[in-house]
Amino acid sequence: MGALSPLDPSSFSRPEQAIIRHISLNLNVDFEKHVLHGHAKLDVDVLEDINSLILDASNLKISSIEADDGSKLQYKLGEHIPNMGSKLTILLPKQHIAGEKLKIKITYTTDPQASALQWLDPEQTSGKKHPYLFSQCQPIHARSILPCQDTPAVKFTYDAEVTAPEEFTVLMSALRGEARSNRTTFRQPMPLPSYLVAIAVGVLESRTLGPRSRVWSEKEEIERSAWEFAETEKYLQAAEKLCGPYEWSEYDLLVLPPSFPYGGMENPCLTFVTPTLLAGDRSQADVIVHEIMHSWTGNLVTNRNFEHFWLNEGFTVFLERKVGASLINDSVEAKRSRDFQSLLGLQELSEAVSVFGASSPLTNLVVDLNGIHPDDAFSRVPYEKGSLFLRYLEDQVGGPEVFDDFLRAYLTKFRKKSLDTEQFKAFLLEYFKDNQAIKQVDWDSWLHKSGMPPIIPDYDTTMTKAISALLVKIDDSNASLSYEDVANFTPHQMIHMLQQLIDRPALPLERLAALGKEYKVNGNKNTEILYRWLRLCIRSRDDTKLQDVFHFVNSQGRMKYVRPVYRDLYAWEDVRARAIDNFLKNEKYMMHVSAYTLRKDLHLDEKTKNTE
Ligand SMILES: CC/C=C\C/C=C\C[C@@H](O)/C=C/C=C/C=C\[C@@H](O)CCCC(=O)O
Ligand SMILES: [Zn+2]
Repeated sequence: MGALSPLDPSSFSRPEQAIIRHISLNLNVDFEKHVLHGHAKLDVDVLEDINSLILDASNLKISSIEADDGSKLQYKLGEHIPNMGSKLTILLPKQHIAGEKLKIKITYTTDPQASALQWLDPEQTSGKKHPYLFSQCQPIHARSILPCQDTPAVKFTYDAEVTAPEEFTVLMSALRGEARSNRTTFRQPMPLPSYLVAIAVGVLESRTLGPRSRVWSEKEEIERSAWEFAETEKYLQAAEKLCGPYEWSEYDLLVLPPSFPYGGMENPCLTFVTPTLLAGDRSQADVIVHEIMHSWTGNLVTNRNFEHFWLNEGFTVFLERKVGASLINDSVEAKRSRDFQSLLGLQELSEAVSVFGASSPLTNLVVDLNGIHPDDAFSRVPYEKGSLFLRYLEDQVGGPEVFDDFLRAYLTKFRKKSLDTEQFKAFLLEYFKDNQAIKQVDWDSWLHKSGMPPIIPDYDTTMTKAISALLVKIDDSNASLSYEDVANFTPHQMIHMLQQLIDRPALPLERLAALGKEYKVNGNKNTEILYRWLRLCIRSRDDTKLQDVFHFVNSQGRMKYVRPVYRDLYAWEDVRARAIDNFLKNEKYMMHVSAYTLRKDLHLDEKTKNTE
């Protein structure tokens, strides 16, 4: 398949030879053909003497490649490796030496099946009248919408000019310039990795949330969205208090149609979120805080490749919980709440480890992605094991008073850069060189051993005590359940309780029905609660709830919910065939990454396609 980058097992490009510094995009959005068509002009710094420039591309139809003077350049597009794309080698007419600058213009069209793009028919939108387009480039799908060095080791600035039919709004992960008739311009003056290039095109409305924020959505969701995310500026200010100034100027939110596969995606200047966050109680604000924290960890300081994904996600979860706690005035309550969220995370980590198996190398903090697509390695492990490791380090060196300063020093040192775990370790050891406790850290176990972390912090369990007591009551078949039992629970305590039940032996059907009714979880509007309730129903083999289960997986595409539900259905032999059938019928409405991962969860191969 041609040599891969020595810096990144998921890229063909060779940024150590020549590196992209800026990209100018000029694209037309064609809703008829489901393609983007136009050109990308690349500004490249030559770092070593080269005769060719190697890029990543996936199913791009290239019509021409030109040098700065307009002369045509020869190129070779390697064979298409499924899920990896092709190596694009641009042959330079003469040798270019280190220090030179190159300008290259590539004219191309994307494939209608581009893995980064989802083209929605009007019926898949809330308004039902207009089509919609959105992208998801993380981890390595940017190559399906632009030829680039598709590795987070490379950061570039970009500008764009996008044309789309007149009634549509075009948004990108950048500062929006003028929008005149059918043409919108953008500029992103901060360097970012390719996986943070993003585009969305739909008939949208917006509401102001704060001095630097707006929320965008279709008109059907706009009022609910404006209410749900009204506290965005408060979160931004709390984040800045911990991490320093927000450097991306604007922080907007875009509420996508239900098929968006993630809770949120930290596209700079414009976080993409799932509409499942619209719980009507602001209880999923932690997702917004999480995405805001990526403005520092992930977007400003970036993992060098996805083997070090924990540097993005572990740090972000760690900061999310610190900032979440800082929003609580009472310091004792704040600590309790932070530890409670961490305990919830520990449950999720434990489930992720058991899905892969405790000896799976994919449960290591640092993974080996040679021959493995990052989408196949994705789980809660880098999020929760990573955050837990940082919490352990924080406790070890003397607590937040000491560690918060380290965090700011780390963000300053690696600002606008990409790094790997060894660089993080070296920086931390140098920073704490006079701190004896740091010498006790068993780096090898934390970073390179599989399974649960070697040490679990001594979390405050005050907020879980009531839950543990309630679980004893639920187990006692003589005790009757009533809403009083949970009336004082926060949504997160409810979630924690349901998650504990998922991890225990299935409830008898009668007990399950009483719990669903009395605790008002059956049909709950909060998807975090509903998701766990439906899993409990599957665990108890309650076939009267199957219609609700299928409705849930068909009405939204957040993989955090859909994948475990399908895995549970697969494990229920009597409904396995029905689950597969339901998936095949709905696959065409899913984004590439959802269909790709669900096929694996359901043990389907490419041949099993619904041809209806
Ligand atoms: C060790 C893992 C190695 C590689 C994984 C790298 C990328 C994984 C890829 O599948 C992309 C992930 C994108 C995630 C975007 C947002 C998430 O943080 C959302 C979390 C889940 C949710 O809340 O719905
Ligand atoms: Zn994240």
